[in-house]
Amino acid sequence: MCFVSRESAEGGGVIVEVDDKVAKVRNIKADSRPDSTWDSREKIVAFSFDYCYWSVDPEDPKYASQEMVFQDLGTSVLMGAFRGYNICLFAYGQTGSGKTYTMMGTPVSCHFGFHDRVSCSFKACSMVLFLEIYNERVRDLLKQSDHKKPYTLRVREHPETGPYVQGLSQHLVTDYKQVVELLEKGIAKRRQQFYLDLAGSERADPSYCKDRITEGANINKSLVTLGIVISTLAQNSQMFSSCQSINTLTSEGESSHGGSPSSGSSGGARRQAYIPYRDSILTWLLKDSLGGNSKTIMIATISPASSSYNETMSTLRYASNAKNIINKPRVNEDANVKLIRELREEIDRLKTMLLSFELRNSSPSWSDDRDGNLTELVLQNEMKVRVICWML
Ligand SMILES: Nc1ncnc2c1ncn2[C@@H]1O[C@H](COP(=O)(O)OP(=O)(O)OP(=O)(O)O)[C@@H](O)[C@H]1O
Repeated sequence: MCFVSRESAEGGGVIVEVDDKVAKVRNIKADSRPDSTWDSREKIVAFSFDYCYWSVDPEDPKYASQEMVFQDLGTSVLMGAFRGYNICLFAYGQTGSGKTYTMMGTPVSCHFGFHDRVSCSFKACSMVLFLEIYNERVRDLLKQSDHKKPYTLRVREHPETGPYVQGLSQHLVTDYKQVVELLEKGIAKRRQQFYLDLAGSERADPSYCKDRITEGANINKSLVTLGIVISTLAQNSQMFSSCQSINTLTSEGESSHGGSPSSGSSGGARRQAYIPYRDSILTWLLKDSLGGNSKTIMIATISPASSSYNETMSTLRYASNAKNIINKPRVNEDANVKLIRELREEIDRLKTMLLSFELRNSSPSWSDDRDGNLTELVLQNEMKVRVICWML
């Protein structure tokens, strides 16, 4: 949360307060009515989140620096990635509220990422891809177009790995400096695009106005679809957890009455609502991040100024809704690594069985046969692990 010069110039007061994990917004609609018609509770609208940050005044003891935000969110995101999860960190908020500042201000995460990899000395490589979705078109920010017009890329969907941008350039990086260079290159390309849009003389051209209307509609389409996707996912997640509690209660009830466990169909009769991911490029590309195989963090950025009351309330409602979404992240494993892990687990299991047979040793002849088979299995599995490791 920040207070930018535009808002200071407008002279609006600060209507947001942060109290630990709660963001409190003064209801300016209540201010404009006689006191008696409003309950005192209605004068403040409170939203609770996993973290809330206050960065209006650097002199304030509550001031949250970028480092603090990075320690809370960035490190967990990186750790998740190193452990093999898909991760997503996205910022949502009104224009000028600090999305870019929060995400890009100081790319400490890259520093940390490379440093950590060196100290742990595990084998990994990092790729940087940087795209912009604007006006329902995808542009590669790290590849120069041969034509005057920036070329646009198509979004496709892989049956296993999900949506992706076809032909998006990938850049192998080995240190922090290379990442920063690529980020700067991409940001510069993005800004150039926006400044041309804003300052060009083409604004006077009627066809320019037509284009701007289409653009506005497309930007709204992305945001409206994002809102619909978030609220439908939240509804579905809530329905799923309430069905689970109903099933738990039903099976507890049945077992306490001596009946058989529930078949699981009783509570799950209501159908999950359709999620319109493909209605906009943004939601299509964020499909897994929003409602699937990903550890996702949403950062909602707001302005504390009274002039931004409506946008602030809308952003906080979006974020509150998003809090209810339950994702199902899974560790992504290389097929060989997975096989080795499974074989090692099997070896451990067989060794435990062998040990328990040896300890019991109640029937020597039977136990000898079993021991022999198990020992053979352990040896075979150990051999397979050695061969796979050697081939890698
Ligand atoms: N927490 C903060 N502390 C200090 N300055 C900030 C903070 N957040 C944002 N700013 C400053 O406010 C201005 C607007 O921020 P920023 O560009 O990040 O907004 P944005 O949400 O990305 O806007 P847009 O949607 O237009 O891209 C920038 O000058 C930025 O440096």
